[in-house]
Order: sequence, then C-alpha cells, then structure tokens
Amino acid sequence: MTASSAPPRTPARLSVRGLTKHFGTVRAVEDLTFDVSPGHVTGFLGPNGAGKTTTLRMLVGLTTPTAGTATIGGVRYTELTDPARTIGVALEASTFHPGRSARAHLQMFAPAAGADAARVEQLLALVGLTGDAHRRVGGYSTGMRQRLALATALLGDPDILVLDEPTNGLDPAGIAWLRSFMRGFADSGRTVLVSSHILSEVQHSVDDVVIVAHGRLVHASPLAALAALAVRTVTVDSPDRAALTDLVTRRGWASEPAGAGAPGALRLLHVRAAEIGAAAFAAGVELHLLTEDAPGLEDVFLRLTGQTTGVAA
Ligand SMILES: Nc1ncnc2c1ncn2[C@@H]1O[C@H](COP(=O)(O)OP(=O)(O)OP(=O)(O)O)[C@@H](O)[C@H]1O
Repeated sequence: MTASSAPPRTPARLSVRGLTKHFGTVRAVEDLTFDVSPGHVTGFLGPNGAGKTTTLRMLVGLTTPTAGTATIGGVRYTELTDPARTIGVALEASTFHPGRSARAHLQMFAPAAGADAARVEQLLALVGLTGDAHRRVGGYSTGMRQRLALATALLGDPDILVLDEPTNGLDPAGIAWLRSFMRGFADSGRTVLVSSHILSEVQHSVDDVVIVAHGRLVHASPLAALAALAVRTVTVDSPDRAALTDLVTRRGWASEPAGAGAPGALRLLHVRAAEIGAAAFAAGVELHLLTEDAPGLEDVFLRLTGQTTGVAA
C-alpha cells in the first residue's frame, strides 16, 4: 500500500514557538520550541504525562495555549483556509459513535473534508478495514480504532499527518504497515509528526526526534545525532561486591545499578572492559561478569527524559 499519489501543494513546516499550557497548577507544556520539516517523519517522544497530547491539541486548535504559538506553514490552525487539505490529525483516544459503522463514520466526515464515496472506500482499503467496514465501531478492537482514526485523518488528503501514539493496540503487522505508510507519505514530500512514549517503537520510522519531559524540550535533532549520544557501558559483577564497589569508587568510574537483566551487578559508564579487567586483576578483585553492552538508543532516551535511576556521569 502507498500514500496518496497527489503531490503536496505547499511543503508546510510546523513551527512551535514558546508554546506553554498550564492547567491550574499543572504545567503541562512549558516554553516549548521546535520545528517539523516537510519530507521528514518526526518522532515526538516523551514519557507519560510529558505534554505530547496537549501540544498536539494546541497545534490543531483544540486547546488554547497559555502562551506561545503553534503554526502550520506560518499560520495558526484556526486561520487555515482549507484545514482538512492541510493537516490530518489522529489524536489519542479518538472517540467514535459506538453504534455507527466505520463506513458511516467516514461518510459523515467526508463532505467537510471534500472527500467523496470513492475516497471513503479507498481509505477503508488502505487501512485494512474493508471487511469490517459495515460493523459497529463499538465492537472494534483498539487496533481497529487506530486504523479508523488514521483513515479519518487522511480524508482530506492532507499535506501533514499528525498521529498521537498510533501504534497503541496495533499488532506487529499493523505496526510494520504503519511504518512503511509513514515513510511513503514523507517521501512524497509531505510531513509526518508521530508521538510515542517508547522510542524503540518509532526509531525505525523517524528521521528526526523531538523529545520532551515534564512539558519541556530536552532534545531535538536528526535521529542519527541522537545515536551519537549513546554512552558506552560495561556490566560488571563480583562475588565480593563490597570490594568491587570500593574499586569503582577509588577509580572514580561513573556507575549505576545494572537493573533487572543482571540483579545486583553494576553498570559502569565511559570505560572499556579491558581497563576494568586490568584494574580488578591488579586490585585482586575477582570478577564473574564483565560484559561490554551495545549502546542502545532507548538508553539515551531514558537518560534524556530522566527515566533512569542510579548515578550517571
Ligand atoms: N484537561 C486537562 N486538565 C488538567 N490537566 C491536564 C489536562 N490535560 C492534560 N493535563 C495534564 O497535563 C500533563 C500532560 O498531559 P499530556 O496528556 O499532554 O501528556 P502526554 O505526554 O500526552 O502523556 P501520555 O503519553 O500519557 O499520553 C499531565 O500532567 C496531564 O495530567
């Protein structure tokens, strides 16, 4: 399956400038600034409650910012002359009338988006819902609702697609399909902004990442630049953990608990296994675990968003 064949009318850049939203004392989004480029898939990442959905809602005029702006091709959503052709949005927990079929749902929204009956059928086929299109949405699984939300977002054949946690509830085949769909959409010069709280779910789909935590921007770069932040680590353990801890302290190595994969072991940062082995040998500390870990992007993400415990350098 491929993205719609129509060429983009305007390569539209999304720009967020000083965007802020407070709900009473809750600072959901705080002075957020980032751009999303046409022709790219951008991952909008952060842990639960980081402010992703609130940001996306402000982008499409559903929530009023406390301060700052979110613009699409230079204008606010409410000022767009043809919003359905410009931006399609599938927000988290999209609500559908439970008694309506998927086909009836799309047919109801089609006129406002300038879509005809043929487009509705084309979209049902695209998202793999043709066989279930006559069924009441109330009986749909989470993944089927996600597919319907995507079809709804695509009704107006938009230049920009904003997807909030679209992999929630999707089966592996659905995730693989969504990945290639987003790639095709971006490769046709259009723009995709996709949110997730798990980097690994989107890391094979995105060109750029915008990472938020506690409503604030913590990192924005091409995905490749994020990989460069990966820290070399070595997992190490000894039958004499007190002696090992003493050695680590004396050497000044940054360390943290290795976690569930190796309970009680230490993970050392910014140091090579050979150096640790030599130092342990010289100090007479027996090691029964000494493993260089492949630096993982998820680790970088967890560190940037403060989701790790322990002492990192
Ligand atoms: N309407 C609201 N009233 C009060 N607080 C709200 C409202 N909407 C969001 N919040 C709060 O704002 C913060 C950010 O929520 P938001 O849903 O934007 O985060 P998120 O990054 O999308 O999280 P998740 O990954 O769990 O969906 C949270 O503390 C949330 O409780």
